[in-house]
Amino acid sequence: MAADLIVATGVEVVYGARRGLFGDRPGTRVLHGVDVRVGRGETVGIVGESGSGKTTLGRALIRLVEPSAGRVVFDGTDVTHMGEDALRPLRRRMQMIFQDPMACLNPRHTIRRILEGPLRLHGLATDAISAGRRVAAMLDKVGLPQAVLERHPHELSGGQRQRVGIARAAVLEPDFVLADEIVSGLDVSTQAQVLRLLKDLSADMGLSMAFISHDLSVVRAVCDRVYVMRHGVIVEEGRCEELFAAPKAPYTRALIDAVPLPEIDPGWLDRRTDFEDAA
Ligand SMILES: Nc1ncnc2c1ncn2[C@@H]1O[C@H](COP(=O)(O)OP(=O)(O)OP(=O)(O)O)[C@@H](O)[C@H]1O
Repeated sequence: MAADLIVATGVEVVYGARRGLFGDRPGTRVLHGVDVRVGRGETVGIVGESGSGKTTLGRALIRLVEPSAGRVVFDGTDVTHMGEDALRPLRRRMQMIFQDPMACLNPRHTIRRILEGPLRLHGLATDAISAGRRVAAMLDKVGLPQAVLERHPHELSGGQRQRVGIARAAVLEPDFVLADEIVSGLDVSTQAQVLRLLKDLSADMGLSMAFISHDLSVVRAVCDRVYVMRHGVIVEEGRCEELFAAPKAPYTRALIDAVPLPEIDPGWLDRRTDFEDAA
């Protein structure tokens, strides 16, 4: 069994290219030959300024975007140009948590339907009783009371909604989760609680994750390894503690220097959650 769950090599993504009767439109290349790997059980961070291509890269890793060049291999299978039908059996195994849960949780559905629906769709539960049992266990894991099952997304707080987003991904028992700016809309203590939950859950389930964030303190708190992106290329890659202690690329140095030092200390998450527990 290969050590890495995802191996992406030389990935390029072009938006807006079109073949036309009167000539081809070349489109805009936003990733320029990117190499990324995600080990089993590993959490990698993807950081960089706005527009550097973080979301595009994350989406290419789970084939929501098709690369125009390069290769993406998921658990030994080349998925680079797979069609939707061929990808379907792999979809359950690659989940995504979004920045704004309100935008992806159907406002007309109860939390029960939001969580049980995908289980039935992917064949993990064949009847209401087994779906209900799995969902109830997952709610406990993400620290939500069973009473939220009958509520709608707008009746929950931002932190609770993000827990539902995490539960919806985790209940499918994926191998890989793409978390794209998932705490940027939350206040700092709720951020810490959600990150702590995600960290515990990924350790518990042996999840591999790619964690996209513009916030270095958040990345340092949850990631094993980091990729630093700029203008569609990786400018630096390294283990979290090494990269933050001794960045090699001037751009990484500038990113780190732009954040107040105490904020990027690795104990940030523990201090924040201790604070929350005491409150
Ligand atoms: N669907 C699309 N069609 C055309 N261009 C796009 C599309 N999605 C993103 N882009 C462009 O691709 C570039 C990279 O965008 P991307 O969202 O991947 O960057 P990012 O680092 O995640 O940015 P942010 O932190 O602001 O979300 C940007 O210039 C963006 O405008």
